[in-house]
Amino acid sequence: MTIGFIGTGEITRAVVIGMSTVEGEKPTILLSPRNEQIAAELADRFENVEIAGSNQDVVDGSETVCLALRPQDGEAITADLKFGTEHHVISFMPTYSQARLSRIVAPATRITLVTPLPAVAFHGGPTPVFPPDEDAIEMFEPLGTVVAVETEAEYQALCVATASLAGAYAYYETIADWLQGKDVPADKARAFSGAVFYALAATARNAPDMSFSELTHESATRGGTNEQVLTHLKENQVYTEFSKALDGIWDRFENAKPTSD
Ligand SMILES: NC(=O)C1=CN([C@@H]2O[C@H](COP(=O)(O)OP(=O)(O)OC[C@H]3O[C@@H](n4cnc5c(N)ncnc54)[C@H](OP(=O)(O)O)[C@@H]3O)[C@@H](O)[C@H]2O)C=CC1
Ligand SMILES: O=C(O)[C@@H]1CCC=N1
Repeated sequence: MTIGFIGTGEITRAVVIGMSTVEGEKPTILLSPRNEQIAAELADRFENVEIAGSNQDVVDGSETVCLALRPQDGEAITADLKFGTEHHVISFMPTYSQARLSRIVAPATRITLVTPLPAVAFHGGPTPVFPPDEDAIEMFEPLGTVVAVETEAEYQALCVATASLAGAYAYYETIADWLQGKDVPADKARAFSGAVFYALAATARNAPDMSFSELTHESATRGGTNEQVLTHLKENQVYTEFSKALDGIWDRFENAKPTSD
């Protein structure tokens, strides 16, 4: 089977590295020529990866076509391509609902929405998949954990939650920056903030039955320093605002849906 990618950027790089480093047989992968540098790096590194001459060549040479374009570019670029009824289209693009995509990739009707995270490169990414298409599940299962869902609303909610990644890194960057402001060397500040981040993730992973609220409570020693920071952040509406930011992404998905059929 040949899997094609339209848009060879950061997430395609992660998915292709993940797919090309699994045990056993690797899929044949056909990349769109842009981004040139990333496409060349992947084709040089992996025998199963080739670069097509154009986006249409990717479509013509693949049974499964992954759309990995920036949301603002996706519609115009994809609408220029000719798909067939035989194509399985897998979209990584947030805000592209099945209804919106089915207009763009017609006559192709087999459309799967997935949100791979960069950790798929080392087979550690959770990947929401809707609908639970068996081939899509089989493609992403070796790259971490597939979260297959039955409704588009649930998929949309999970996809909205993945808008939190950059903000989470910025939280740890704030810690590293603050440490540097207190004359901790930059490399040590980065390593320490990272170590706190990994330790928290490991603690949560080792206690899957504890809610995040219970973990928060357990970390906030009464009268201690964590309680003071948590109270300050809550009093300043940090978490309320964060939740509102996610509402804003939900609204963006809703507003991108076709208005009439
Ligand atoms: N990054 C992530 O963690 C995740 C991203 N996504 C989604 O996947 C999509 C891609 O994201 P990401 O990889 O981060 O974005 P990037 O900006 O890294 O990649 C987009 C790629 O599309 C290429 N491109 C632009 N115009 C064309 C064209 N006409 N034909 C073919 N390719 C073109 C760009 O090339 P050039 O560089 O030359 O402009 C670029 O390499 C987005 O919709 C994003 O929201 C989904 C899950 C996770
Ligand atoms: O920021 C983005 O657009 C993508 C979607 C999921 C994760 N990153």
